[in-house]
Amino acid sequence: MSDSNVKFSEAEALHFHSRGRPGKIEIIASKPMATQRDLSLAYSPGVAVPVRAIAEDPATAYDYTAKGNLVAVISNGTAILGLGNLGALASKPVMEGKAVLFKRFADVDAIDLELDTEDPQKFIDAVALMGPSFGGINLEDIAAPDCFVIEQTLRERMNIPVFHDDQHGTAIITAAGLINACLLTGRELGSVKVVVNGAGAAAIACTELIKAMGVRGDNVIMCDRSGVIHKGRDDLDQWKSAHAVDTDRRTLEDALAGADVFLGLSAAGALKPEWVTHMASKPIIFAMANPDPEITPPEAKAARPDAIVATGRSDYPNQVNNVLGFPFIFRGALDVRARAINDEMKIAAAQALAELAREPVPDEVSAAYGGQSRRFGADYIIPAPFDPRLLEVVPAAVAEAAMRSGVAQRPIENMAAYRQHLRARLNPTVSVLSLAYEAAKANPKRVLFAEGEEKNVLRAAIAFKEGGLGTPVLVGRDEVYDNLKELGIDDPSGYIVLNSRNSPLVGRAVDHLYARLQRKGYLRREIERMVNQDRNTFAAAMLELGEADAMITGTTRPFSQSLRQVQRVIGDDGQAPFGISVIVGQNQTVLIADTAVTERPTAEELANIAVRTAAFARRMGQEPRVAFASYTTFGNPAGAFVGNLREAVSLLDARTVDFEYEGEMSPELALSHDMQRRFYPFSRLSGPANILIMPGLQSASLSAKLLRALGGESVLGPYLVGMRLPVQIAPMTATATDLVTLAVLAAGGVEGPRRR
Ligand SMILES: NC(=O)C1=CN([C@@H]2O[C@H](COP(=O)(O)OP(=O)(O)OC[C@H]3O[C@@H](n4cnc5c(N)ncnc54)[C@H](OP(=O)(O)O)[C@@H]3O)[C@@H](O)[C@H]2O)C=CC1
Ligand SMILES: CC(=O)C(=O)O
Ligand SMILES: [Mg+2]
Repeated sequence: MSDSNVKFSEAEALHFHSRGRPGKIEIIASKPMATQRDLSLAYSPGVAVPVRAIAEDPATAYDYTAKGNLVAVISNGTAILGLGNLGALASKPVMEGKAVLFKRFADVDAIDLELDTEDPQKFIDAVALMGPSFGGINLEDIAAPDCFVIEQTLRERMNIPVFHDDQHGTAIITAAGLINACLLTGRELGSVKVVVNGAGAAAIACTELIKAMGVRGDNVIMCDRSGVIHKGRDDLDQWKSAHAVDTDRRTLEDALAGADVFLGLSAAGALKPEWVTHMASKPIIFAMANPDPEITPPEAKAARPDAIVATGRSDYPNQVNNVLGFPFIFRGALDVRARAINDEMKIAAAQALAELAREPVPDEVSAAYGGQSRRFGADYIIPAPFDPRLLEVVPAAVAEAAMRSGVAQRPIENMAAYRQHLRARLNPTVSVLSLAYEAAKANPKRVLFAEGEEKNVLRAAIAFKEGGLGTPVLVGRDEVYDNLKELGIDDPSGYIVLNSRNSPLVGRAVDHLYARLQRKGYLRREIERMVNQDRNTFAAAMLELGEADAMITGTTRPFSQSLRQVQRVIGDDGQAPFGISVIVGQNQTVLIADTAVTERPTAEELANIAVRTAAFARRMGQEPRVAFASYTTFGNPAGAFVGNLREAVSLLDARTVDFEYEGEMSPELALSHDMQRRFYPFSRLSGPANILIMPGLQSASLSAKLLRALGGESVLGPYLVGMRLPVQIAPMTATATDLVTLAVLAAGGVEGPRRR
């Protein structure tokens, strides 16, 4: 699909959007809806009470409804990315995408609305009438010049923030990038010569913001499809003519001679490499058209190795894209109930972003994005969207600016507490998983997919390879190639396939395994048969022989069978292996163990599982709080069979470990710190437990499987801990996405993601 470092086929992009529930968003209830009483409260008659309260005092809508955290992403599809006017319906994938980015990066609930009109007045009326529903309006992909009229009128008519993302979001990020690129090349904003290509929503707003920040008007040449916008043109509307200059240059090529900066907000391929050669030394080239930039970074660098190059895409260095802005800007604006997003807030956001890029990058982000290049410099002028610090830094700067400039209706009294609240807002597990993916890309490994013929496994292997996460090594017969073709891979020879029928490695595998098992009751011919016929044995032997760095299996046979087969070849790390399931909730993550291996663990085993699960939690960015879970709580009801759990707690007492643990207790108590304080003030947990050590495999596995069946992909794992080499055994129900995650985690180390 592109020449960048992230490749995918069109079929994969369609499959991504169509699989499971079509599209990218769903709505979930934030209150229980289980009983008659819940219904009475949520709907008639209970709902009448907040209705009356809001009618009396409209401000209480923020207390009794979702308004305060709800943003509408609204488009008419007249300028979808750089693809042009493709209509309202076609813009829906982008708008859904923006909605999920709001949620993912800043926990803002967002809903997409596509309005089927090119009449600005109808658009304005429709949006204005929807004001009561939302805490803010994010306008998106509406072409100039209508977008200017639409936004301006709506800002005047509505009492909530109205923000045209393509204008101001883009301008904020561009300004941040430009500040830093100038700093790196020793330029002053007051003297840089800028060429802006494009004269639409994004280009006009970027130009206005950089002029407001000190770039001189006569140093900016703007171009549209007809070339340079100069004072002699008579085809200009009021927005373009505001930026017309007195010049005899007529084409983009002329305009670029001697220019310091190129800002591209136009269309794919609009900048020819040969024109870049005439720019000033160390030119700054922001080619921001999406999805394909005006010039690709390799082309720009080939023409000008001294250039600082940025694009709107996530798969090249320096992503100058409004995704760095809108989620965090709205977060700050909503949190102070700002009436508007004004210039002070925009400039504060730009400066916060620019400053953040100049700060040392935390180790885990740096490692995840490939180490050294994540230091302020030509390939890192702007933070990356997955940087977890953005959610603290940008909303705080925006909220403070809103308060300073008098638009905050609910000022924040304790800024330190607000920052803390922002830090906790995103589930750290989700960030760590994202970081684990980035770490895999930075240090790609070879991962054996033992069940190479399976379509699901192949989908995962394709995504793993094409996503730049590593090299899949597929174990299977020749039909693997046919299946790859069926899944849209035109040239399957790019995939490594190991077939135990004809692989030259079989002999070494047999020798190795025979040496290991000959005194454990195995004859050589049995070993030969196992290596030839059992994919797990063959794959594990390949892992053992160093043909790959990690291995994934599990989708074609029960977990215990796969485990036995793999364990026979590679063995454990000296302690009993066990499984951890990760339950990823909206605001918390809970680990459950042992969900995979030991049916009736002894007290000693339970204590060891607790210690190793706590270490795993730390790697996922969680400070461990372990509860030994039971249907009894601190001996009540008496006489129940909970001896092992209680003894495990005593064993940990004797070992002086460095994490909190308590038990035995029921799961609802373990997960509620309030209940712990109220009923069991002696409990040693300082918050809700995030690790539940279950009394046995039955309860552990049942809980995880039940949650998975009810909650879908929000249950990850079980991750296998304690094998001597990195092997992960997926549940038979694993989706391709689950398998990719397991492969990423297996490649990251035996026990999952490491925070470096
Ligand atoms: N990286 C980012 O964060 C963002 C990037 N963008 C990108 O910016 C571009 C414009 O978006 P937007 O402003 O919303 O759209 P608009 O439709 O409002 O504006 C498009 C502008 O691009 C101009 N243009 C198109 N093709 C060329 C060309 N070959 N040479 C010169 N100018 C050209 C048009 O010229 P004319 O006026 O003559 O028709 C018009 O002025 C898109 O590619 C979009 O993806 C937008 C927002 C954010
Ligand atoms: C990123 C974006 O909003 C655009 O390209 O339109
Ligand atoms: Mg856009």
